[in-house]
Amino acid sequence: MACVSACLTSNALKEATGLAAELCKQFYQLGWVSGTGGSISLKVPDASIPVEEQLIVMAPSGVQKERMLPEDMYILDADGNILSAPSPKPVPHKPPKCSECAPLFMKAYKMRKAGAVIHSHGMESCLVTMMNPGAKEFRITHMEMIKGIAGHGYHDELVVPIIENTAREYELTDSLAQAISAYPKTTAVLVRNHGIYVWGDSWISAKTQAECYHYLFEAALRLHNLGLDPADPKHGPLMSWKAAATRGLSNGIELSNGTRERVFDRPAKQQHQDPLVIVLDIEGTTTPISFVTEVLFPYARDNVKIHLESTYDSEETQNDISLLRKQAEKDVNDGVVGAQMIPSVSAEKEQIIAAVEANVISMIKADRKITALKELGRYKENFLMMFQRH
Ligand SMILES: CSCCC(=O)C(=O)COP(=O)(O)O
Ligand SMILES: [Zn+2]
Repeated sequence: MACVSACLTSNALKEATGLAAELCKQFYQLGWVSGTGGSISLKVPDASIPVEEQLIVMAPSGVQKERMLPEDMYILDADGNILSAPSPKPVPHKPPKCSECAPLFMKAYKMRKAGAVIHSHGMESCLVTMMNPGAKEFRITHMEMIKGIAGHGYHDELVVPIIENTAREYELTDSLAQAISAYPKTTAVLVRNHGIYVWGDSWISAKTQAECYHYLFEAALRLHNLGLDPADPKHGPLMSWKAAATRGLSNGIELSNGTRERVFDRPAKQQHQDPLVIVLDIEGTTTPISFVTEVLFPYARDNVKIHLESTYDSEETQNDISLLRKQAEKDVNDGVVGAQMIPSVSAEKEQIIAAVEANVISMIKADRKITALKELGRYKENFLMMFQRH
């Protein structure tokens, strides 16, 4: 580190401290560092030094980040030792202290050769970790902004690990390091009920990726509110936990003894203690009478196929198909218009689904109140209440 004293007075360092202060202001406007939360750190770019050896600029702790000036920044060597601290300010300011995020920033620098790291408290990065309190990952796919995340294309699934929050920021260091090791492709780690750490090989890359992550989290929250699945390439209806588990997509809940449990693994009695679905009497109460025919029935018609395809192998759907098969046979014999035989279980899946779909559509059209149709809609979030017209 022969260059340290020269580097501490270099133009590059002045520019880097000025940039850190400017970015703090911008991030405050975005809601990423309000209430003194969140932070930023960046390397002092120097083409003659490998990134692992470059000096580090870091924001101070517990301060109004939007009011930072270049001289308020800490300067650290490449190993995280403080080389220069800001001067104390008069009361009511507290004595200066380096960001509590320092050990976490150092993990991104050391493990990923990052050029900059951003810690955001942006609301969307916090809320997205609450959508499923047991999830260890955030997932989204088929969104243009995924292309803004290093190493990802539009069709890729973006997976961001989620670590659990701790009382103090620095206590997150080990779990952040574990997540970085376990997810070699990731450029971010979410902290539950807290925010996100994002890094890039330069401050530009860290900033643009942080913008894309926040956009994608906002999109996921909105999709979720619409009952749509951000991790489904078609962004179709959210599956029930049971269906997700059947397809191996649910991470389940981590228990205090370290094992994992999925809702459908629990004894039937216990499953019923945890409400997965709340069924409302909607017709003429929470919605106009026409809601069923104008909204629910068209939705059911459009989604019956995707529901059958995604849950086809489950016992529940096989039972539903079996009931509908018997009903269809009776209807054909009775000469019901639109009824058609559903091939036996040994037939091709596609043929069976096509016949079930055709029968369901004609049953909905005729507004038939039959058990087989109600069973298909009962207790399924995908199909919630669609056929429950009494
Ligand atoms: C209300 S902020 C709580 C502490 C925190 O999460 C944080 O990110 C602040 O970090 P700092 O750089 O100010 O130590
Ligand atoms: Zn924080």
